[in-house]
Amino acid sequence: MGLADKSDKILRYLPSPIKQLLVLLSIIFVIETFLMLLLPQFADSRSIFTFPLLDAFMLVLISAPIIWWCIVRPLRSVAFTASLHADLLLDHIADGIISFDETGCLRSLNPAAEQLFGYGSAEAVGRSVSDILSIRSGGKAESFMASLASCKCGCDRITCDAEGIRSDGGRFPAALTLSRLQFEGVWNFIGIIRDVTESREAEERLIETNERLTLLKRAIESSINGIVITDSTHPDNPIIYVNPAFERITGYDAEGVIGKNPRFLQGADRDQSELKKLAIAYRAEREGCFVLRNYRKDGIPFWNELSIAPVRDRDGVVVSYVGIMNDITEHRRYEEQLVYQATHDTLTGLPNRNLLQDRLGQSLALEAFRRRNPICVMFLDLDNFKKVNDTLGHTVGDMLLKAVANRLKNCVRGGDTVARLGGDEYIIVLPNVRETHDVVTVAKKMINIFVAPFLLMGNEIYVTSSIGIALFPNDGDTVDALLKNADAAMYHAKDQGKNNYQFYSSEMNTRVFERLSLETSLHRAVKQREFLLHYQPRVDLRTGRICGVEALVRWNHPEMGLVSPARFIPLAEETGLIVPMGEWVLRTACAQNRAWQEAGYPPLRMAVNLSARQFRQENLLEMVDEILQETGLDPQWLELELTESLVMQEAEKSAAILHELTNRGIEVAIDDFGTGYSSLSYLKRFPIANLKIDQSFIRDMTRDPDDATLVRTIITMAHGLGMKTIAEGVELAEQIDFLNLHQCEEMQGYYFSRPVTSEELGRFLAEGKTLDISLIRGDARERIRVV
Ligand SMILES: Nc1nc2c(ncn2[C@@H]2O[C@H](COP(=O)(O)O[C@H]3[C@@H](O)[C@H](n4cnc5c(=O)[nH]c(N)nc54)O[C@@H]3COP(=O)(O)O)[C@@H](O)[C@H]2O)c(=O)[nH]1
Repeated sequence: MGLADKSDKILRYLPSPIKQLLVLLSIIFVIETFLMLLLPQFADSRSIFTFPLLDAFMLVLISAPIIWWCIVRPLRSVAFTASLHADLLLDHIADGIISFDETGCLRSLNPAAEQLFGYGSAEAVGRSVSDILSIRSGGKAESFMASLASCKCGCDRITCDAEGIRSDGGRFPAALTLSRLQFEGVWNFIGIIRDVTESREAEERLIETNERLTLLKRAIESSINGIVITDSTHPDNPIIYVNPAFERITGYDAEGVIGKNPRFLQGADRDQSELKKLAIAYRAEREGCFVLRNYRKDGIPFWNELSIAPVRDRDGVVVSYVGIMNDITEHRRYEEQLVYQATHDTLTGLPNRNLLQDRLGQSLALEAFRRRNPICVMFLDLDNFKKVNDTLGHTVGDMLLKAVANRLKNCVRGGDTVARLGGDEYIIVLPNVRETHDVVTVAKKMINIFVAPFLLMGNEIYVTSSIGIALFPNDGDTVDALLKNADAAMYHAKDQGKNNYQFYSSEMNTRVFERLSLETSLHRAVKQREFLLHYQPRVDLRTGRICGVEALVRWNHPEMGLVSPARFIPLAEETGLIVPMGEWVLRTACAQNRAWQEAGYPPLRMAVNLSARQFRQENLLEMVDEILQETGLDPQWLELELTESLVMQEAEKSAAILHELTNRGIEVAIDDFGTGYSSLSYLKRFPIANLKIDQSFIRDMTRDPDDATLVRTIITMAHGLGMKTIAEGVELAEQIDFLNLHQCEEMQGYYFSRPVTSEELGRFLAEGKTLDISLIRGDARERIRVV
């Protein structure tokens, strides 16, 4: 390295005022030396400077303070002031400023840069600029020095995204402006760094907000709810936005509705209570939800569940309203349907028990407690409806119930209620009754609507009804009490022979109570086997000999004594107790028959009644088989009696069961023939051995030509179908004559014997008790001819 180079290097590191002074003094020294060497030649005199170099040096030394004071200092002061300003600028500038050389070695940092990077100047100077900055290009960090290289070969200033690295390792986004300048032959760089964390965040927030807005817009546009926004700063609150769902729900295009007040959706239908509520909420600048009747563009009404919410500006002033619409027409329809179904009988469309209780409760509250007006509750039950159902099937049964409902509706007034409780039970509520006489008029009308037959599916059906009447306040002051007492009165009407009406009286409840206690006792009776069997002989009219017996159950009640089956069989049937009871009857009857046979009496056929529930029980055949096996009775000595209504119901199924029974050798008889509904075509197909002619025809056949014709016809028809006939309830000799004349095969009745105990019947058999037919034939035949 040469001397020049060395001094150049030294100079480079000297402070600039000293550098300036030294440069100045060097110039003066050179000029003085030169003048001292030239001066003697011009003045032609010996130079007073014997040692020009030393003198020059001395002069420089002497003049140095003067030069310092007079030239450098003022100059320096000017430079200092400029530098001070520059320093102040650097110190107070908010952006960080750094300088570094081309090797990337940091030379200086202003206070803002110190703060940004967390380094003091002393700490940072000498470090590599890469320690505090990295340049980002295309979102990726790049080597700082590589970027610098591109800056060096490119323009003098570049601006780029950078990442600041703090002394604690934390990083921050920065905007970097790099300027290069050559200083004393060396490239130097000045970097201005701005922490853009906040602006970057704001930018991100803005992006996010925009994205969110786009999302919200998309959500609003794809919402299935109609959305409508109005401008409430405008006096008429016009629509400023509607979404596509609004267009779909209302049928109006957005362009057509913008600028209009949403009230056009109401059409002329302005008298809605919810609209008033909406207006109140709007005036009070409150949120609210309302269900409005609105109209589509095509005029079709729809239920609009509208929620409105005011939107306020920063000052709290309502500037718009957002309305969210939901077309709940379907929902409402479904709801109404549900309510209808919960309050109406599906078959007849009449109010059901729920609605009846509600209406009656309201009538009691309004009419009765306010004005003490009487209220009439009628309990109407069809007589023998079960027979229609059993014989003609449920379809006809249902049609009958509907037809009855229509006739009942037609004979009451607007404010009255006709309800169906279920089955064949109807309730009629007359809330405005002035006199009992009015009730009688209505009750008679109700009875009379059954006079004309019901024509259903080609059938002419005659039914009657029994009506029980309870009046508020005398017969009860609650819904339950009135219904209960009307029910009791209806049972009384049934007891009175049906097809009539009865007013409630307190004794009726005693009967209802009796029925309830009978039911309780019956449960006990089944458990404790309080039953016994009586047997009524059946006589062969051709021989007069006992050819069979009918087992008839009796209830030996501990307090009431023998209870008639007519009282408890229907109850047992209703409660299902008939099943265990019937099984006991069958087992006991078969065992008894077998016992008589074993006792050596001539074999008899044992007839046992089967009720509907027993006949329909799943395991009927298994039960019969088991009993026959258990008792050892040959099936040919068992006859099962079924009513015609019972077998006609579900005829195909009945036929299958009947065939199963007859295949086993068991005989089947139709009991009470003539009282139910029989289809002759079925009768022909059923394997029926015997027809038991109902005692009501037998009773009057010798007096009433119609009954006589009927009995004759039944016998002829039965014979035509290959069946035998058995006359029930024969009490008179003339009846036997008639039966004999028409070749009825068997008779059963008090004329020969009442139902008797097993012991007594055993005695009959032992004695060989017979009907003396020879005695009654002659004269009676003549009398019968008259009939
Ligand atoms: N499912 C079952 N039903 C049964 C059973 N035992 C009886 N019953 C049914 O109860 C009804 C009433 O029976 P009951 O009071 O025993 O009456 C029977 C006879 O006593 C009566 N009868 C017989 N002869 C005469 C007569 O000359 N006059 C007259 N007034 N009554 C008479 O008739 C009844 C027999 O009827 P039926 O069975 O139709 O032949 C009755 O419906 C019984 O069927 C049982 O165990 N299970």
